Amino acid sequence: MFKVLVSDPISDLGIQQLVEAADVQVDKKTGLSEAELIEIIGDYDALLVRSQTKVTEGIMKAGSRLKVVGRAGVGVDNIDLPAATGRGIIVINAPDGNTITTCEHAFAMMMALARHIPQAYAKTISGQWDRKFLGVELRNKKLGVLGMGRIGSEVAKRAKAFGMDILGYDPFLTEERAEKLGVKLSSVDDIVKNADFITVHTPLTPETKHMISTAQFAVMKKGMRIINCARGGVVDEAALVAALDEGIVAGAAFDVFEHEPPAPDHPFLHNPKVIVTPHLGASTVEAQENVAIDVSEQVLHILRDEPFKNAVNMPPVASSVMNKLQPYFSLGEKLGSFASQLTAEPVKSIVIEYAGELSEVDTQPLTRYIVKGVLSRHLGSEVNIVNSLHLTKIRDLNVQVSSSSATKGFTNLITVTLVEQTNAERSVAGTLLYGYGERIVQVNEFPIDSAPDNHQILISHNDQPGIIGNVGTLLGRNEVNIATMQVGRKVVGGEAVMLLSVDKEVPKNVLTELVGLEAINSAQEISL
Ligand SMILES: NC(=O)C1=CN([C@@H]2O[C@H](COP(=O)(O)OP(=O)(O)OC[C@H]3O[C@@H](n4cnc5c(N)ncnc54)[C@H](O)[C@@H]3O)[C@@H](O)[C@H]2O)C=CC1
Ligand SMILES: O=C(O)C(=O)COP(=O)(O)O
Repeated sequence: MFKVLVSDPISDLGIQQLVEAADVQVDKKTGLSEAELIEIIGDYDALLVRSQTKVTEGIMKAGSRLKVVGRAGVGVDNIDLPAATGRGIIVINAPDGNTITTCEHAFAMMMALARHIPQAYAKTISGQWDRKFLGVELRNKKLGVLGMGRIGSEVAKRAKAFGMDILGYDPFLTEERAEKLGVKLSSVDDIVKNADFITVHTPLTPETKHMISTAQFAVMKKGMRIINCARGGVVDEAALVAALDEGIVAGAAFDVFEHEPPAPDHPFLHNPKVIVTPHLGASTVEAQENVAIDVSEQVLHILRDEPFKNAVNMPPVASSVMNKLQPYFSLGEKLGSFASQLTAEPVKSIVIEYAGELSEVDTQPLTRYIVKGVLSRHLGSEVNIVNSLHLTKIRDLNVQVSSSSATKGFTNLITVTLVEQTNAERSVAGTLLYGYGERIVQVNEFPIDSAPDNHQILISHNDQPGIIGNVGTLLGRNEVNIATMQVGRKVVGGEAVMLLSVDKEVPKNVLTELVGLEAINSAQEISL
């Protein structure tokens, strides 16, 4: 039974599929402190959060069973991603479900700002009939959009309908896309100097932190207005307060704060030119259902070891690529594991060669499985496909990948070579044969044809008569039943290998006895 902890308020309807899954138990415990979470997280396989729960390294360290942290929303700045990656915990988000809702909130904030709606409302309900609130039209105003991703693009579309001129900046905004959206591709500098309204829609990163600060306010149009429904800190709060005081900024609308919730004496809360909401950008019935459904679906896939999407700490893979690669994942991991059992020496490089049809796709996800196979022998369950490449980096283990369309006689071929410190190489190659499944076709460059199996014996011997009989007799005497036996050699009478599949684990003394036989150089168990 998988246990899922929901630690923030997440739509009940959205998580219904998790609650109804026969193999899942869902516990809802919101408002817990970090210490309280640390105390209980060890029982859970998955943690579902929004933005309140800060998923710290301490929580992940205590989450010994934790496989996935699911963020029912976009921003993952409340989750320690490097810590998650290091521990092999998959972090997923729900990037699409709240786009429109947040865009609409930003637009509502812009309109409320233009027409002083919150201030006018407060006065009216306090009994004052104050008609001095003088607003501005949006029509013909310049709107600067910083961050033209999902939300920023939707804001731009709506602003067009209001007759605004839109200036957009995003490092990934091309001239072509800008034109399609009816946006003038601009620099941050252009936007800062010319916009009547600026709205920010970037994540908070070291680069975007305080991207609007004193220097930017200094050159802004007097009377401009600014909206932040993205992340607290993209706009420098202290610099904004100064710009409001100096009359540069006529009004600001903020849904997010550098520290949430803001302290009661936060200057925004006492400035009549600032309107605020408590991080409500994504808070609609529709968005909350969407993001919870998305994240629940992916969490279920991850718990059940099925393919999943929206991992934040792994590069995205197109589903067309995933469909092609998936059949190879198990073979790849077994080849990695096989290769690691071929050496007892420290390894400095893992060299992976993809040949044939595999050269046509981005094989990075498959590489993660192969590397997981190599590392698992020494690192055990600590390694998975999220952290396998990361673990090679912190160990200075070099991973070299190459692809070639040359088929080498197979439709597809994966060769994994481990280079030892001494430059000696150990290699294994495998293929996926349509109709026959996974095959090991080469061991240390000796041709062979064997299905990877849980209990195998690899024997290195001299190619001479009687060896197969002697091995069979010895194993039979020790009640080790042989399922399959394959022999490979490069030249007649030279060095050769034998790969046997047997029905049970081979006792150590049997391996020792095998090496005692004439012309046998080594014998080892390979367990996949
Ligand atoms: N207030 C709320 O409740 C919500 C806030 N958000 C926040 O809104 C922001 C945007 O969300 P989405 O549009 O879904 O994300 P997105 O990933 O689709 O778009 C973000 C865009 O920012 C751009 N960007 C990154 N660095 C930049 C820079 N230095 N200058 C200009 N652009 C830069 C990226 O290239 C990307 O296109 C995120 O911070 C997200 O966490 C999202 C949903 C709800
Ligand atoms: O999705 C996002 O990035 C948000 O900021 C929404 O946050 P929330 O889920 O409402 O706490």
